[in-house]
Amino acid sequence: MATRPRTLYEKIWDAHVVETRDDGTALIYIDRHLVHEVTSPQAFESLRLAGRPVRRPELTLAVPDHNLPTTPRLDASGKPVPIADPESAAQLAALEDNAPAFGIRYIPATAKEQGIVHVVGPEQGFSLPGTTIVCGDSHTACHGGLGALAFGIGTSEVEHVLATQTLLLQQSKPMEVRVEGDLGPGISAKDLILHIIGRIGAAGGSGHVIEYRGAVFEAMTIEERLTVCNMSIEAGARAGLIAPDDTTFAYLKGRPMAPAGAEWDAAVAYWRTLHSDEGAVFAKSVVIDAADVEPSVTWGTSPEDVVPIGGRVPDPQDFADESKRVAAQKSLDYMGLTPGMAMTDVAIENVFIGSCTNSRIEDLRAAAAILKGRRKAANVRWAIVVPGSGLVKYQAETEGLDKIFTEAGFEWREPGCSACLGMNPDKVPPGERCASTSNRNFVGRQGPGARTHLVSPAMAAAAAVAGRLADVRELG
Ligand SMILES: CC(C)[C@H](C(=O)O)[C@@H](O)C(=O)O
Ligand code: SF4
Repeated sequence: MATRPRTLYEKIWDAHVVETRDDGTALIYIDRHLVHEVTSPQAFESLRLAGRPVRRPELTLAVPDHNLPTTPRLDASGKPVPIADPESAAQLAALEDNAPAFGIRYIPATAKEQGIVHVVGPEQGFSLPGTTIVCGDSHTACHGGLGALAFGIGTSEVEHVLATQTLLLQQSKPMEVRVEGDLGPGISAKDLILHIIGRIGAAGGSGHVIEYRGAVFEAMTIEERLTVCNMSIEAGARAGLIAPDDTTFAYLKGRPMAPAGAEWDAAVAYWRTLHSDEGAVFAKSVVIDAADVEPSVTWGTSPEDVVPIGGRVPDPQDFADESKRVAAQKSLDYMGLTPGMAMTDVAIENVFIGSCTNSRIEDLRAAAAILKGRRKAANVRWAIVVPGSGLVKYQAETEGLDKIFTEAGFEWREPGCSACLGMNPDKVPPGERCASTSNRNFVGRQGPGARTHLVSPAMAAAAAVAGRLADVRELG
């Protein structure tokens, strides 16, 4: 039987359909389930009440990340330091009880493998090409950087996956974002994805799964691909993917949970079939010229509010539609910015380098390369580096990056979500501004009244040195 050309998304989808329903939904098999402390307690509680076990416990991996303070986790006598916030403490305790009770692999807060769930999955080789990966977390799209169909789910779906290892889903439409040409010197994956979101908008991918295509992505490291796919959700997409290739296989080979031996060879042979076929049809296609991408920075309270660092705060009056005008004015009021102001004149008091978007080793290297031999400006009150995992932290320390950061006036912390969102003690004070390598600049995201400017790790480092948003290319 001749098969029609299919997109990568359609291939992975087709390989996981258990049953198609008359209403157009399909029951999809889930290969991998990541669990953190925030969205899992109720799911486990419901299973417990129903007396149901976890269907395939070996396919789930649990790790706490959101609520953990990033200060030392063990006291001088080696005992775990209790979490002061009662709700956070309760969520952590629930995960610590639930994982062993349901037979699930658990990485405790004090283990060296602990980290942000989206950093840990790829790092452990738990996230693999062609798999379906879910997590009760919107940034699950991150794992698409390895060629997995990965997406966030709600707590009731977490329960469904735990109980059945399946999910009832409506198929999304395939979309391509094709980048042509080469990125200029000093332009990172983060600058590119912010630029893309600025172009297509925060709803530009809605109803779709985005495949990122073109030589730029093929030349990227896995760390960079994870950064790009991570923010697919900020473009409204269900998921984002990049076809797996030799870079992917080299990254995964030998990782603790990756297949080995004959299984590895069979897996690679299958993974090589995972690309969009010649002639496959995308429901939507966006073409971006890489030459247009400059270091990107956000000015507002949506990840689509992007300008190049050389740009200015826009005038709400210049937006074509009324709702955008109103939203832009609201954003500017919240952000304390005036139209026409040069982005490089925006002074900052805080710098956050971390989050599942930008806390991997290459991100820390990029920031350290700028900070080496430099110091944060006097007006930068709080600068913090939070590695994405204990293994990233260890690697960075082996390379002496921690010294570069602390000598530059940064704090060097334990892994976790940290100041990416205000669920733990790391918060930006009201009215203060933060150059942040995270993925969301929503109102109150980094703490009540906090003002977030999304940037790349190198740009965050440059902002720390300048005490204002700055073009990293001028620091060299
Ligand atoms: C707390 C969690 C459910 C949330 C998410 O779904 O993404 C968080 O990780 C975020 O980044 O906003
Ligand atoms: S680092 Fe931020 S975006 Fe990523 S999972 Fe944690 S809170 Fe969500």
